[in-house]
Parts: sequence; structure tokens; C-alpha cells
Amino acid sequence: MAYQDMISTPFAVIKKQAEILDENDTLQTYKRLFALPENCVYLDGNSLGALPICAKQRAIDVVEQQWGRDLITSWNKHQWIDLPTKVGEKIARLIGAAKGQTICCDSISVNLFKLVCAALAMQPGRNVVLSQTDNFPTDLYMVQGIEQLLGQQCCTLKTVPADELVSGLNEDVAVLLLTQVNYRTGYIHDMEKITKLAHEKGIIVIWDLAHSAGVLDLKLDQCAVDFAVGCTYKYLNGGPGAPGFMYVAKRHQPVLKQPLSGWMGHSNPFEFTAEFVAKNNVEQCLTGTPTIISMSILDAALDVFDEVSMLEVAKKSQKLTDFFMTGMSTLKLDSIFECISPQKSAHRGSQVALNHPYSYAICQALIAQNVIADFRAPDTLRLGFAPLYVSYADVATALLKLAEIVQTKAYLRAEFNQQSKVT
Ligand SMILES: Cc1ncc(COP(=O)(O)O)c(C=O)c1O
Ligand SMILES: Nc1c(O)cccc1C(=O)C[C@H](N)C(=O)O
Repeated sequence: MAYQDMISTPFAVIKKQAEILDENDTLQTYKRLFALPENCVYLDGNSLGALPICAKQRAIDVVEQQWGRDLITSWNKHQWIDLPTKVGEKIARLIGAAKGQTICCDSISVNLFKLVCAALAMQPGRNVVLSQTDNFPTDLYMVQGIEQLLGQQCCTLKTVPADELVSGLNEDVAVLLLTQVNYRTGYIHDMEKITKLAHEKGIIVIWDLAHSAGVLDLKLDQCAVDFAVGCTYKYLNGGPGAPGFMYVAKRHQPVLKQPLSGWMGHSNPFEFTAEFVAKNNVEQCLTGTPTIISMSILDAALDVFDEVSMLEVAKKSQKLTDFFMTGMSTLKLDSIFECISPQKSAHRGSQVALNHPYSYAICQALIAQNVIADFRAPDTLRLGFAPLYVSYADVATALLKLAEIVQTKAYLRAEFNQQSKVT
């Protein structure tokens, strides 16, 4: 029997299930707020979020009206100067942080530099920054840079596999630097439990929320988190290169000393004095002039979340990935790929990662069919499920296309095997 005939019945069942799930989806109306291309199944919001329509309108306004017409008066007239704080507070609501602890600025890499240095300075007698071997590389690279700058007696990076993190918490460790959701597998660390265990050993914890913010129901204050960083171009839909954010718990703000002491972190930047005096709040984490155009776009993009319950978003994320994984098994795709994402939805971020020797080419073949996913070397196909604009029907389409590509071996075609620069 032809494969198409073999899967037509199970696929019809999956399609019907998707219809029912979409009808009952409390977030289904949000898809309309995004300018997605027609017939495109976008499963890469874990790398670059889709474009909210209101963000597009704001981009035009900030360029044509604010910059074009009002020129430099916009710093006051359109409150450009307040954007890092205003946007930071919008993000705060989504990560479970009370006011005055979150600021929008720079990138994760730069913000990590500030916070790792500041945390090390708060831990005299300790020099180890403990992290996970398979953390996103930039987090490790930044600590390696600090190690070079300060010398190993002040900063020594130690990396261990995930299952050795807890036993690695000891009195030498100054800082535990962890990404809550693993960028490759999607495994979620228990933020509350790990933060508590680290605190029991006097360790400061810095969480990277790149794959958590805008998709998990985060409770930073409740988990007594010390510091966190995150990006806004993934699930927060701020656009390519959108600025990152930093969270500094209130209790640490009086003693925090971050090394990138630029004028925007000065207590009175427009007095232009020669000596640096830091602001006494989270704004001390600012360094230079905010990236007004992208921060304005982000400001608008965050309005999409105004009425959204993060609990609902997190629940849909689990249901989407569950539906995908069940569909994989119904279509017998689970024997073709090795799924490296956790089987239990509670441990899984909003993505599914599949290993296959031809995953790069399979990813390209999917993209050619308008199902956008990504590839992580050496052999991982990653599919991200952003709950605000991915429907269950999208998941069903992705499953069907994946099944077809694998069965017809379309991925062997030369055009799908030419590596590109950004994957
Ligand atoms: C976990 C994690 N940290 C950091 C980054 C990147 O940081 P930056 O904003 O500095 O590019 C990414 C992805 O780009 C990531 O997945
Ligand atoms: N930030 C990115 C970029 O500037 C170009 C391409 C991809 C990205 C990413 O965000 C990668 C992403 N953090 C990942 O999890 O792989």
C-alpha cells in the first residue's frame, strides 16, 4: 500500500482532533494579531517571534512621525528616555516580578557580563561560576571573557552536565549560571528548587530566560531569584535584534556594582559630571543610549500580552507539544527520529527537538513546504510552538509534511543539502 494511503486515515483523525482543539482554544483569537504570511506554518518563534501587527504600525510611527517630524524633541515629547523602564515593567508582569526590578537594555550577552561581574564582586572568597556544559554557548563565552579579564583567581568557569549540577553546589561556587529552558532539548529546570538549593550554599543564581519569557508562567519573585537576563526577540515578539532585559531583585540593588558604568546608569546623566555615581535602583544597569527604534517596536509588541494570562499560555504550550508528540507516534514518526525533548510535558519548554542524521536537509525540505523550523548542529531538527499564533491545525499540517518528506526521502535532494550561514 502507498504511504499516502497508509497515513490518510490516521491523518484524518489528527486533523479532526486539531479542529476540536482549535475550537476550544481560549487563545485562538490572538493569531489574528500577527502578520504571518498566508499558508505558512511558523514553528520558529523560539528563535525569532512573528511580527505583531501593532508593532509594524509602531515601527512606521516611530520612524516617520517621531524621528522624522519631531526629531530630537521626541526624547521628551514621546518619552524615549523612559522606554527602558517602561518596557522593563511590561516584561516584569510576564515574569512574575514586582515593580522596580526589571529593565530593558542591551543583549543577553552584554547583560550577563554586567551581572556575572557584579555577582562575583558580591561573593568575596569565592571564584567559581558554575554552569551547564550544554548551556547556550554565549553564556559560557561571556564567562570565559570575564575569566580572561579578571584572572582565574577571581573567576573560574566550571561546567558540568545537568545531572551533576546539584552535587556541584558547594562553598567554592560564587555564581550558578543557568538557562532555565535548554535551547536544544527544551528541558525545563525547576527554578524554585534549584534557586533554594543554591541559596542554602550561599550561591547567587543568575537565570537566562531566553526560552522562558513569554511562554512559561514565571514567578521570579516567588522563587527568590537573585538575577535574571532574557531576550525579547523570541516569544516576546520584539523583532530581530530587539533589546534584552535584566532582572535584579530589590534586595540586591543597594549593593550591586556593575562594571559597564555608562552615563545612562548615572544618577544624573544630564549634569555631565566627570565622576560616575550610580542610580540607586535597577536603572543603574543601563549603560549607553537605548536602541529607541527597536525598543519602541518591542514596546508595542508587548501590548499583545496585555490581557493574556501566562498560565493559559503555558498550558497551551504543553498541549501543543503533547499533540505534536502524540501525532508523531500515530504516524510512526517516533521510530524514525530520536526525540531528545522530555517526554513529560511539565519538563518540556515550548519546543520539540528531533535528532536524525539528515535533520538539516529535512528542515530545508520542510521550509520549502512552508513549514518553518530550524536546525541545530550536528543533527537536531527543532520545532517551536509559540502558543499565541500556532494553532493545532498548524501542528497537524507540520506532522503531515514531515511524514511525507521522510517517507518520500525528499530530503536527499541536493538543493536541501547546501549549508547556509545562519541555521
Ligand atoms: C539561552 C540563550 N541565551 C542567549 C542567547 C543569545 O543572546 P544574545 O541576546 O546576546 O544574542 C540565546 C539565543 O540567541 C539563547 O538561546
Ligand atoms: N539570536 C539569534 C540570531 O541573532 C540569529 C539567529 C538565531 C538566533 C537565536 O536566537 C538562536 C537561538 N537563541 C537558539 O536557541 O538557537
